[in-house]
Amino acid sequence: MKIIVVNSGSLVTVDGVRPAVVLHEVSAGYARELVLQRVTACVPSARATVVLGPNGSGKTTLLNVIAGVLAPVSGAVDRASTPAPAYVPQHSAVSDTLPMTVRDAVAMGRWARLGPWRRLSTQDKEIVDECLARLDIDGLATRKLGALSGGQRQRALVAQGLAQRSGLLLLDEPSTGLDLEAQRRIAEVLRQECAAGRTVVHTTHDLDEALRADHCLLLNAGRLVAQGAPADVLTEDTVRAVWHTSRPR
Ligand SMILES: Nc1ncnc2c1ncn2[C@@H]1O[C@H](COP(=O)(O)OP(=O)(O)OP(=O)(O)O)[C@@H](O)[C@H]1O
Repeated sequence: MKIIVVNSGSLVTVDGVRPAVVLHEVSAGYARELVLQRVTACVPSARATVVLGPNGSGKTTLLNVIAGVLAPVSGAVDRASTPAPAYVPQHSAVSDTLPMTVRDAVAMGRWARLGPWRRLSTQDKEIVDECLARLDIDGLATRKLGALSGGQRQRALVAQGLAQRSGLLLLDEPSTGLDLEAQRRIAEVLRQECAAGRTVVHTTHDLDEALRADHCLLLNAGRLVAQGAPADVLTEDTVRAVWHTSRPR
């Protein structure tokens, strides 16, 4: 996907895909560290965008900015008319001492619309059941979240994100640490979300996973190195320049 900048400074895609999110010259970080530096990028609507880069390059920080949980120091984020995003953090970012069951955790995804502690309608409960089944964790529904393995907990968090039915689904390394079947299932679920018209943005360290996305944002040391179709972005030369190693065959 090629990208052009129009006069107003906003971005549009030349193949006609409307952007769901546009970042314009965004700089952002934390108290002691400016991480993202003047990032201008576009997230196409109803497509899967992968955010890639070495450890510490700013992938989670970029997701935080897109999610609206971290305000830029400068620059602008345009989320168009996209409603509140669903944000699935890395499973290691969630306490394993939470006393709730897997079903409760997934049901919390419905609170984004209902407000916390509201009674779930029959339709809400059906959505929760459907999300448990899509991640193949219906058999774990009554287990405590804290008693799950890392991979099982990761699937519960993805199910919670799906339950929000947001038009913008953000996932931080959703496939890291998962077995092959769970990785395949999550990839399929993300494809289904895009087919249903939802925009997906996820981070990864896996080049093969990145190559299956529709659009790629490549970060290095807080700067956007390249964006576009993954096969165009992740060339042998770019991989060597960013990771100082050759692309796996
Ligand atoms: N809450 C925080 N407070 C202060 N600094 C932070 C915080 N979160 C991240 N950082 C710093 O910001 C930089 C970028 O971190 P970030 O988590 O965005 O990178 P990443 O590309 O997602 O890394 P990884 O691949 O290791 O998950 C790092 O130097 C990190 O130490």
